Amino acid sequence: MSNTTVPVSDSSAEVAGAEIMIDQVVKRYPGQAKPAVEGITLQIPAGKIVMLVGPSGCGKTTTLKMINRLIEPSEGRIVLGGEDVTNMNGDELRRRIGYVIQAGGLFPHMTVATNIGMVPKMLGWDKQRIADRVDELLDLISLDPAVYRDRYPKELSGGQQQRVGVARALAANPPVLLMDEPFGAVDPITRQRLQDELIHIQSEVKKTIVFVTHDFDEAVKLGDWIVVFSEGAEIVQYDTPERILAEPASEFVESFIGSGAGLKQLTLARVDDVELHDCVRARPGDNAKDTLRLVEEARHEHVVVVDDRDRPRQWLTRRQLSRINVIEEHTDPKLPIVGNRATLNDALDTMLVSSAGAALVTGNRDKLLGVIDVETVMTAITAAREAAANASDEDSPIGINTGSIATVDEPAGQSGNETGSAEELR
Ligand SMILES: Nc1ncnc2c1ncn2[C@@H]1O[C@H](COP(=O)(O)OP(=O)(O)OP(=O)(O)O)[C@@H](O)[C@H]1O
Repeated sequence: MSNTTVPVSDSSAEVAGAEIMIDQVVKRYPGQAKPAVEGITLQIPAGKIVMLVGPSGCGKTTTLKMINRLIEPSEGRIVLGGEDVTNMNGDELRRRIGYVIQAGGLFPHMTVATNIGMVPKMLGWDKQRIADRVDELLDLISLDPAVYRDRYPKELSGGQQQRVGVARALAANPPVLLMDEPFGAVDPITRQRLQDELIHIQSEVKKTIVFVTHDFDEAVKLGDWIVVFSEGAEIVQYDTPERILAEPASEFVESFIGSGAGLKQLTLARVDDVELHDCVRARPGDNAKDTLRLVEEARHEHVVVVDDRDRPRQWLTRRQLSRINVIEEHTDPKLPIVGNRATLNDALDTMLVSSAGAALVTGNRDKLLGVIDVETVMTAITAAREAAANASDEDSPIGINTGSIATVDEPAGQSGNETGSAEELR
């Protein structure tokens, strides 16, 4: 089903994203010799995540903030879901566009519930509807409403504050979410978790998300599309992560990707995307010799010991099994486990640390799903690279530098920008 056909009924039915068109937009700051954004036409497809990356000062934040008019464009139009919002009242516009900044930007003197419910309150929702929406969103971001709704931001971890920031931006169900380096202030592990959660949330809400980051790996992991900017918001490449990695448009993009493009491919695929190996399972209390026979019959090397809720507890080799009579009740704290939503990169990390060359994969409620090994990961990279090379250009959104005087109809080359449209770059 296309994102634009999701029905809008009540607060719980998420509105799918709306297309954003940044149409021939220029930004000149007073007293600056050159425009910060020299002239850009950028189509952000509905329901997709578009990442803006580029060196410091290239105009990412300026471009982002012109969408919700926290910064007024000097020239050009912003069109949201087909509606020209360039001259609309800015406050009203911003109630239609969720905005997430570093550390969540929460109001410290307000509870989590009040923070999340702020825009709905401004929109005149009644108390019960706001309370229901707050709980629904806390559920969505995996924070127990009963525990967290009455807390103050200082009583939350950095990662939790950031998640509440996302919930607040989603509160009034806006079609568009703007995210300005939202995960810049948290440690790498929390960051990875927040990224995974955003992917999960987006799979449910399907908003149009524009996301500014310094981190190319983050762009590859989260983006449906990536815009690589150079100074003055010049679009150097606007393409899928797969294609940017497989075919960087210039040396500038290559330098931005950094080393290890092959490894970065691993952040594109998730454990969910590959076929897992089956495994032999046993329970504490099972006879070790019988279990060993099952392992041998299956021609496996290991057995996974699971608890009564199917959560992995031990991973025993044939040799370990042969030395015991009964499988004990014990949890190995060092089990290499990855969730099914983890990227292949995360899976590989787990395998390498464990030196097992494989990892156990768990799904909902930590239930064991199967085993992933290094070979599976390598096959997936090769397949991803081939798919990227063969991908069609048909659905590419528009991304050109229009210059301050050029029009959209003009070929990008005439605006003096040699690396204008996504089409031209291929
Ligand atoms: N309020 C302002 N007044 C004058 N110049 C500004 C203003 N805000 C930004 N600039 C300039 O505009 C250019 C683009 O800034 P912008 O913040 O959009 O870049 P950025 O790519 O988001 O940078 P960073 O990655 O460092 O956050 C920079 O040269 C910056 O110095």
